[in-house]
Amino acid sequence: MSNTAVFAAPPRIALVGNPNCGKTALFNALTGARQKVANYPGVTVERKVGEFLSPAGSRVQIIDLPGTYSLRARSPDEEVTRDVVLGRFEHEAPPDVMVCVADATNLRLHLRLVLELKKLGRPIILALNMMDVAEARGCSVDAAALSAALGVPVVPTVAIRRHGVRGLLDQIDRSMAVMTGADGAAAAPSIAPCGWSEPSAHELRAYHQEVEAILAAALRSAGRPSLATRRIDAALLHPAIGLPFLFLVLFLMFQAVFAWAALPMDMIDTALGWVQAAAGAALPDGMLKSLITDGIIAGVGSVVIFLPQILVLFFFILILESTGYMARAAFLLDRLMGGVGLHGRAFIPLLSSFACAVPGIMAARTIENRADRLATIMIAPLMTCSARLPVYTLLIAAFVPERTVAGGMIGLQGLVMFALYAAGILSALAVAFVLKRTVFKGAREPLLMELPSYRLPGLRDLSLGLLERTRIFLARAGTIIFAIMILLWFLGSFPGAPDGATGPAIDYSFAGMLGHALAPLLAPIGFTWQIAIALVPGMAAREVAVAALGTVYALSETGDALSGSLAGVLAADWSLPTALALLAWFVFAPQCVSTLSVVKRETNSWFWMIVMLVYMTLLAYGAAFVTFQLSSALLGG
Ligand SMILES: Nc1nc2c(ncn2[C@@H]2O[C@H](COP(=O)(O)OP(=O)(O)OP(=O)(O)O)[C@@H](O)[C@H]2O)c(=O)[nH]1
Ligand SMILES: [Mg+2]
Repeated sequence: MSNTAVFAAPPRIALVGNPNCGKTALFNALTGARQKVANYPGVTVERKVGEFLSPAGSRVQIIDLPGTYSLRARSPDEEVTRDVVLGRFEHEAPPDVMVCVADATNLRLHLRLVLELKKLGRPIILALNMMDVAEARGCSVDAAALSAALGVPVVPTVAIRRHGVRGLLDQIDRSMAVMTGADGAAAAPSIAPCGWSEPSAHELRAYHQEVEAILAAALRSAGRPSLATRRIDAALLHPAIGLPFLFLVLFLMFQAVFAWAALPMDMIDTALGWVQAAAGAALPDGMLKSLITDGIIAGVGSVVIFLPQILVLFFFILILESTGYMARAAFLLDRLMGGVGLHGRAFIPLLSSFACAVPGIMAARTIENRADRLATIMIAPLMTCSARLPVYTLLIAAFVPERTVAGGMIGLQGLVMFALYAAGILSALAVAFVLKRTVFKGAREPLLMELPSYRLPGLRDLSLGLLERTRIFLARAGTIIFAIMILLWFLGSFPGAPDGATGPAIDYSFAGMLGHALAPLLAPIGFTWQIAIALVPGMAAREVAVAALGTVYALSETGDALSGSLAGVLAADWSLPTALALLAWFVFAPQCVSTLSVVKRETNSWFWMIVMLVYMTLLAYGAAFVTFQLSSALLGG
């Protein structure tokens, strides 16, 4: 027995600490993972597990957790931390060692949680993080004195530069050696859930006094708060400047999505055209040629071309997140959001939903009140996610002339894009207004959120973040979209046209039959049968609709309908009211399986998922109907 593994499973370490103190940065430094790190409280909302090999050669499991101020968990993300720490999480034993992470520049606040955790009586190591910032601000902590006063080992770290990581690893090894004893016999801590009770007012006062005593012993000099942060905030949170500046930033973001991405998109377009021509020339006429050029290149290519726009969008979001402006934006918009009954904290989930509703909906975990959280989840998909960009861009490129307005200052196409985003935001606010006055009634709670110090975005993090998005986007194009396009090509090519047929083969195919069958339902909103075909595979994800249009039109045309000219084909084939109706449809349509399934998971109910599906579909149909009928009447079309 003595030389079997000391722990049946690898020992488990949890990273615990206040929000935004660098837990995830430390997790990434220890495991080489690339979990999301950003400069606002509430980035991590679920438990993430990683592994590393300690210097002593043991395999260690490490758990990154959402930040919390106390084990008194008030919101679902904090409940995850409480449950993991106390050993209540899905029948998991409590972690063997807790690495408490504390921001060295804000010890008074962060030590309270350390004391609360220490009281659980389990092994603790304190990682004193952000030592670089502390130094720069003249804040000096005596780690040895802190360790003596606290009675736990203390390791200074700079997580983003991996400083102190080796020291932390050695300390982890030492703590595990203490637990297992010299002969290797498992003296591992009990696996029973920890007892914990909410601290009384008396205990809270005692914690406070203890923190003061520890600081008196260990804090050599308190340092000064960030002067830069104070100066920047004096401007950016100014009542008269704050909101206009925020709107300017968002407006520039949408203009840039168009302006900056144009050149790389042209380049991808040219390259795709070249590949398609080369494939067309190299392959003999027949099924294989059609599959490769019309099915795969036209379909997948029509989505891949949007990569530059998605990257520009993410570039802006990453900058907002890493500088610390995101939390300010939440404050600036708190009053506006309150006007429709939304909680100020809803801002971050909603802004994240511009990238994708899935992380946006998960970020709603930081909202304490269930009614507020549900309201936020229900409207998150109305924020224009990046998968809608391809649809919007394609239709705008086809139907909105490329010229500038306002004396050459503003691109018209960017302006229309901005209007579509605005339509999503305004309707989200309207839906929230209705929800908060009907199903989700309740008093509005004030926004309490720590404002982090401003930080310059790290070039490395920024490029890694963009690379990650590229990988995800191309992986989707290469897997799900690729597979759906092959299926669609098959459905669009078989059975072949009968002898003597006049139209293109797709008219007579399975897909054509389906499109024609759906056409009557979609006629009142102006959709053609080709759109009907594209909407069906588009149920999987919105950008698939664009790929599907690429394939459907490539199969419909007699000549070459290259991905790049899809916009041209649409401009010739559709009326303006049809295009406008399709845009209106996409502002609302709940066409995303992942979003619906994350709603099911986060609300833990089928009911809310179905409510979302139904209300968004009705809104989409209604909006497309009104748009089509009105614009047809106005344009005489
Ligand atoms: N200068 C400096 N910045 C750091 C350090 N550690 C983390 N950061 C930055 O601090 C911010 C927060 O880091 P995260 O790792 O996301 O913090 P977290 O504790 O996981 O936050 P939550 O998940 O919201 O609880 C990010 O902007 C990091 O780049 C450090 O040691 N020095
Ligand atoms: Mg985190």
